Amino acid sequence: MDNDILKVLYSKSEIQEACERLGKEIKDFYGDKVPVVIGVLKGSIFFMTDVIRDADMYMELDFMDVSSYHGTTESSGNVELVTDISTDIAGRDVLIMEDIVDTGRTLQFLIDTLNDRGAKSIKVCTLLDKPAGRVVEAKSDFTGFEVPNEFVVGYGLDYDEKYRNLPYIGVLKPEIYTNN
Ligand SMILES: O=P(O)(O)OC[C@H]1O[C@H](OP(=O)(O)OP(=O)(O)O)[C@H](O)[C@@H]1O
Ligand code: HPA
Ligand SMILES: [Mg+2]
Repeated sequence: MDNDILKVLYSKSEIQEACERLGKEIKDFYGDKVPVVIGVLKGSIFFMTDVIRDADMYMELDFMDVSSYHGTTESSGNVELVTDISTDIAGRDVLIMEDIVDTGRTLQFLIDTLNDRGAKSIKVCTLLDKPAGRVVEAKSDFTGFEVPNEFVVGYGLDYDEKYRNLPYIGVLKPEIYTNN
């Protein structure tokens, strides 16, 4: 897999440092509250589990699988809800855990959906924020890194479902996706 990577943006240890910082920020923010932490599948799997282990506080966990890239490097523009959470979030503080905010469409869909269900508050924690990719307004409350406008993979992020298990985040060589 390493051969397919043009450059490494964030190493395993830089990511771990960011996760520790975010875990502490989240604990300081919520205090004695017990939020429902929602991991957005599949990209946020590693990030979510690493951050919450550094947040020494009570929380409940749930997962929502949404999808819009369908194996490509471009958003289809249509966010599909594949698997829903089972928690009733009416009146609850909700924390969304994302791997990346790019066009902002996924986040907009999630926030609209959770607001409609009566969440008391909704905050967002993302490992990566790509402001240059924005098509709709979206903002993160707890952010790991701001990334340049390139397609990145690793640590949960995929191209065509692969590279999620890379331990670092890198930019994929363009020939990998232009040849497909
Ligand atoms: O801001 P956006 O342009 O909406 O992009 C961000 C979303 O896109 C990716 O999900 P994807 O649809 O690829 O599903 P996956 O997490 O299963 O890879 C990523 O994991 C985010 O959830
Ligand atoms: O840069 C990206 N890489 C992988 N998945 C993504 N989903 C939105 N942007 C990206
Ligand atoms: Mg994806």
